[in-house]
Amino acid sequence: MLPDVPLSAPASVQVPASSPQATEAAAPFAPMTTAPAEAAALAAPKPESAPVQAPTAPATESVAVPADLAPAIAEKDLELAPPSATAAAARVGWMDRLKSGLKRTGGSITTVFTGTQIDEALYEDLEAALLMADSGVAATDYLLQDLKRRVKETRATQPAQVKALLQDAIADLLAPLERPLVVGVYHPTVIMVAGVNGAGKTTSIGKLTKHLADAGATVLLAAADTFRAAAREQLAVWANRNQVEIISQQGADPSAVSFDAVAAGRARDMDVVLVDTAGRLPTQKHLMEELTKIRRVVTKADVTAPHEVILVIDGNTGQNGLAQVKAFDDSAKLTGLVVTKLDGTAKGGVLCAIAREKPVPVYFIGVGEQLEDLQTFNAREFAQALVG
Ligand SMILES: Nc1nc2c(ncn2[C@@H]2O[C@H](COP(=O)(O)OP(=O)(O)OP(=O)(O)O)[C@@H](O)[C@H]2O)c(=O)[nH]1
Repeated sequence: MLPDVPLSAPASVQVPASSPQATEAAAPFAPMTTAPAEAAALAAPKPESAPVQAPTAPATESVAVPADLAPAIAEKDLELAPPSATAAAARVGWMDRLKSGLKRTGGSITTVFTGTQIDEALYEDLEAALLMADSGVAATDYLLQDLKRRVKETRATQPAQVKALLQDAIADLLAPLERPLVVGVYHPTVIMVAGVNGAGKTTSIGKLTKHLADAGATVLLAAADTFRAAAREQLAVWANRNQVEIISQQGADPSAVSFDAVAAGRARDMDVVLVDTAGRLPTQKHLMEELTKIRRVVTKADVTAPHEVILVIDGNTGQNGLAQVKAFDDSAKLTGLVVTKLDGTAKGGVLCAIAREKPVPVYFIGVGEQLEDLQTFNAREFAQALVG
């Protein structure tokens, strides 16, 4: 089911995607870095077989650009919404949602610090709580050692102090994962999105498209899930809502659709091409090979692409999420993650496991189905929400 897109969210800045302002804002993108001769050779005309559906909905929708999200997706080239009191308030609201979302994870960790003594029992309880939160053995061991060192160094005497030190330790562990998704260095920036079935790929692409369009970027969507009609329809709805173009062709080879989309994106001077791939399990060898092929064929359409390969993982899958990161990285060389459904999960510790065992940047996290529920990842905020 598609989440509703709020049409009249409190706006610090409201930019209809099709407004002159939006067009101007997209203009200062950096030029493509491909060598001219190569670029000319690769600039394939739009193939007949790739129907590009023009947006049909009236261009009346406008949605607030969360100022805190915009910088992350458009670090230097897009016109950004200025930080405002509204944006700061929205961030506080988001923190509340993240905290309540991670309550089931943090609940057992918080109770570890309700006693009066710092002793071996406290560390044993903490070890159990971290493992229960799906932090995994390696990250749990690391955090316990790091915490003991911090306790010694600060001469902490109260469990409440240890709790604060644990937040510091987790924030430091997660800090390398905190990286923005940069759009605008390549033109178009080609972003492949992959994941297991139902992880939240299409929903996340829809939300991201909205934010990009509102920030002034021109976006072309590629429905590379060519077999499941519902997947294409869902993406088409997002394209319609966001007034962006989509390339979609039933039953076609997913690689061919992706190639067409990148070629069309170049020919039409788009800022971003977002490729939505079909859900697949790491155990489905032929589908994982298909992903490798999509990546390879995208490179044929633009030697510098794909610029981003993002894996969407469902936060509820815990340690299995780590296995997905490893498997998809083997097949498609990941550059970033979106971790969805952190609302109500007891397994939010998996980010610690990822940081320790397979550190891939987390561009966004999702704590719900609404547009504003996709937010940039902040290590300290996450650590605070996790520990409670
Ligand atoms: N609670 C919650 N639900 C979410 C979140 N993100 C996505 N969903 C829901 O998860 C369901 C699956 O999302 P999709 O975007 O269709 O997932 P997908 O990965 O594209 O699915 P396939 O195309 O089948 O592989 C939908 O009902 C979404 O609304 C989130 O952060 N929290």
